[in-house]
Amino acid sequence: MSIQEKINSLREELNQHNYNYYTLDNPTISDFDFDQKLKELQELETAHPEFFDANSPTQRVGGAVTKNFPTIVHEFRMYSLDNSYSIEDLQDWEKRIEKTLEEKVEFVCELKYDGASISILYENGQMKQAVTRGDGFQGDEVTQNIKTIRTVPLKLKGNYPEKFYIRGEIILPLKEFNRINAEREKEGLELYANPRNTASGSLKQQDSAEVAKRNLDCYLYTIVGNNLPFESQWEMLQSAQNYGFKIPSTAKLCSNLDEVLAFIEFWDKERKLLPFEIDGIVVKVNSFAQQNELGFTAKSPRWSMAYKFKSEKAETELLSITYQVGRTGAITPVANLKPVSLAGTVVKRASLHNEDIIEKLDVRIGDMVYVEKGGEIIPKIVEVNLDVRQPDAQKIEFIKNCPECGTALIRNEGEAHHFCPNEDGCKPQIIGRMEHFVSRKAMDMASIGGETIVLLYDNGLAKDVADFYDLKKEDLLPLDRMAEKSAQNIIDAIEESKKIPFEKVLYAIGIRHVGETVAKKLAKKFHSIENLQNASLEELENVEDIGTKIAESIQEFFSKEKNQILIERLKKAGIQLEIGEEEKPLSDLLEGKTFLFTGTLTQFTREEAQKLVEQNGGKNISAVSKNLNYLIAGEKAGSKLKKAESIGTVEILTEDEFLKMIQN
Ligand SMILES: NC(=O)c1ccc[n+]([C@@H]2O[C@H](COP(=O)([O-])OP(=O)(O)OC[C@H]3O[C@@H](n4cnc5c(N)ncnc54)[C@H](O)[C@@H]3O)[C@@H](O)[C@H]2O)c1
Ligand SMILES: [Zn+2]
Repeated sequence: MSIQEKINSLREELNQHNYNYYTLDNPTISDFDFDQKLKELQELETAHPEFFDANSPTQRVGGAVTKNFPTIVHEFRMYSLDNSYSIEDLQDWEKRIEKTLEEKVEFVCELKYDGASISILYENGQMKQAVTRGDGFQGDEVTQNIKTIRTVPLKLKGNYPEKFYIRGEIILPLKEFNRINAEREKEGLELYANPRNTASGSLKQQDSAEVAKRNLDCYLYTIVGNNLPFESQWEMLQSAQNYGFKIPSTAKLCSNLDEVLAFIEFWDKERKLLPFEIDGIVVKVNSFAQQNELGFTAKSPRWSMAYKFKSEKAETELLSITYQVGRTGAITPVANLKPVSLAGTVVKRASLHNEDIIEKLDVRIGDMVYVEKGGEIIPKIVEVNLDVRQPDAQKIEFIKNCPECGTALIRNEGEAHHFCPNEDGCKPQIIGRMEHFVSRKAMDMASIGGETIVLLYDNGLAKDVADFYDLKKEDLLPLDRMAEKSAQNIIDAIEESKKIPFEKVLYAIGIRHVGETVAKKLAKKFHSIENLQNASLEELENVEDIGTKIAESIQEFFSKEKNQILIERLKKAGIQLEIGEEEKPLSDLLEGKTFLFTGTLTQFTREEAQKLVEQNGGKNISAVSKNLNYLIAGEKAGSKLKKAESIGTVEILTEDEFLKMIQN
C-alpha cells in the first residue's frame, strides 16, 4: 500500500468509527484503539503535508448533526480535546507550553465526565436554548430535552453576565444506567452498551417525556461569550457556581505539573467509587491570557489536554466461539464468555477479529482470559492467563465452511479475514448489502430497518437492492405487523431515495473498497456510472487517492453480468446515476494546478474562490510548500506570502489575475 492509500484507508476507517460512535451511539472498537489509529494518521499527515485534507478526521470534530432537530450554528465553535494515555505525553505538552509562553503556568484539573457535550445559552438570567456539539460548527437544538434535567437551572441568581453560553457534559449516572438495563432485560430488549452512549442516545429522543424518565444529569465546566468578567478558568468555575450551576467540587487548581500528576493518580483509583463514569482527567491552563496566546489547532485548544485512563480488565472463562458473517462475506470469530462484570457493565462476548489474532493470543476453549473494555460494545480479549490453563484445553480450529450457508471459506493472500464467496446465496451477505444500501450515508431510507429487510427477504419480496423499487404498498400490507402507515412510510422512503445524489448512490451499491470518500472522488471525476463503467484501469488509477486495489475492485464489480443487470434496473427505476447539472465542471483550465488563498479577499469569499478552483479542475491545498503552484494574496497577506516568496517556485497572483486565469 502506498502512503497515500494508507492515509486514505485510515481516514475512511476513522470516519466510519466516528459515525458508529457519534451518530449510531454504537462504537465497534475501543477508544484506545480509535485514538491509536487517529495518532497514526496524524503522524502520516504530518510527515506528508502534501496529502493534507481539511476533511480529515484529524482536522474535524467527529460528530454530526441529525435531521431530527433544528440545526443551530454555534456562535463560538465547540472544539474537541487532544488526548494522551501517558504521563510522558503530558510532560511533553507542559514543556511545549512553557516554551511558548516563557512564564510560569498554573493548571486547573477537572474530571473528564464521559457523556455528551452540550452548550446552553442564557440571556438575562434565563435558559434560552441548548444545542449539542454536533460537528463543532453546528449542532442539534435539544432545548426541551435538556429542560428535563433538574440540575440545569432555568433561572439564574447572583450577578451573571447578560448573555453567555455554558458548556458541559450530559451524563447518565451508573445507578440509572443499571436500572434502565434491568428493565430492558425484563422486557427482553437488547441491553445498552454503556452510560455514555445511552446518555447521548437519550438526548436524541423526540419525546422529552421519555427523556425525563432517563434521569440524566449535567456537569458544567466552561462559560464562553463576549466581554466576560473572568480572567481564569478557576475564577470562572467559582462564578458559575454562584450563578446556580452544578459545578462539581472535584476540580482543583494546581500550581505545577507535579500537583497535576498527583491529582491524576488519586482519581485513577478513586473514580471507581464515583456514581458516574469518567474516562480521564482534563488539564487546562488556568489563565485566559495564556490560553489566548496558545490558541487552537484545527480541532482542539492547545491549552488543554485530556489524560485518559487505560481501560479496565477482568478475568473470565472462554466458553465457546461463534462465527459471524458480515455484508462483504467476511467472517468474524466472537468469543462467548462466562458473564463477568467490567467497568459497570456485564460482559458476555468479546471479538476475536480473525484467525491470526486467535493464533497470536494462543487462546483455547476453557481458558481463563483477560478482557478489556474501553467504550466499545464488544470488548476484546487481550491475554490468556497461562498459569491456570487446563491440560485438556482445546486449541481452536478455525472453521472451514460458512456457518450460514455451508460454502467453503476462502482467504486471500495478504488479507486477515476469511470470506464466504457465496455472495448471492448467503443470507447475511444479501441482507447486509440491503442494509448498507438503505443506511443514512447511502440512500437514507430511515423507515426501512434491519427487521423490515429480513421480513422482505423471507417473504421473497426483496433479494437485491433493485427489488426495493418494484415494491408496492399492496405487497407490504399482508406482512407480519405491517401497519398501513409503516407501509406508506416505506414506499415514501423508496420514492424519496430517487433524489439521492450520484456520489451517495455510488457508495450505496457497495463496490468493495469504495467508501464514502472514494465514491465522492469517483463521482467528481467520471460524472456518470457509464463513464465509470467504461473507465480503464489506468484512468481509474489516475484519480487522486485511488490505487490499484480499488481500481481493480471497481473493474471487477462492473465486469459481472449480475451487477450490470442491477445497474440497468436502478437506471430504469429512476435513481441518480450521474451528477447534477450544477455540479458539472465549468472548465479544465486549472487541471493539475494547486491553489491557496491568503489575506483579505475583496472579490469573493474564500469558499467561493475555492469552489471556482474546483469547478475549473484545480485543487485547493492549505499550506505553503513546494507543492503549491499559485498563492492568491489579498490585502494584509502575512506569513504565507513571505513563505511563498522564500520558496521561489510559487507564483503569486492578485485576485484579478486569478480571475483572468479562468475567464475564457
Ligand atoms: N470507539 C470509537 O469508535 C470512537 C469513535 C470516535 C471517537 N471515540 C472517542 O471519542 C474521543 C474523541 O471524541 P471527542 O472529540 O468527543 O473528544 P473527547 O471526548 O476525548 O474530549 C472532548 C470532550 O470532552 C468532554 N469533557 C468532559 N469533561 C470535560 C471537562 N471537564 N472539560 C472539558 N471537556 C470535557 C467535552 O464534551 C468535550 O467535547 C476519542 O478519545 C475517542 O476515544 C471513539
Ligand atoms: Zn455463506
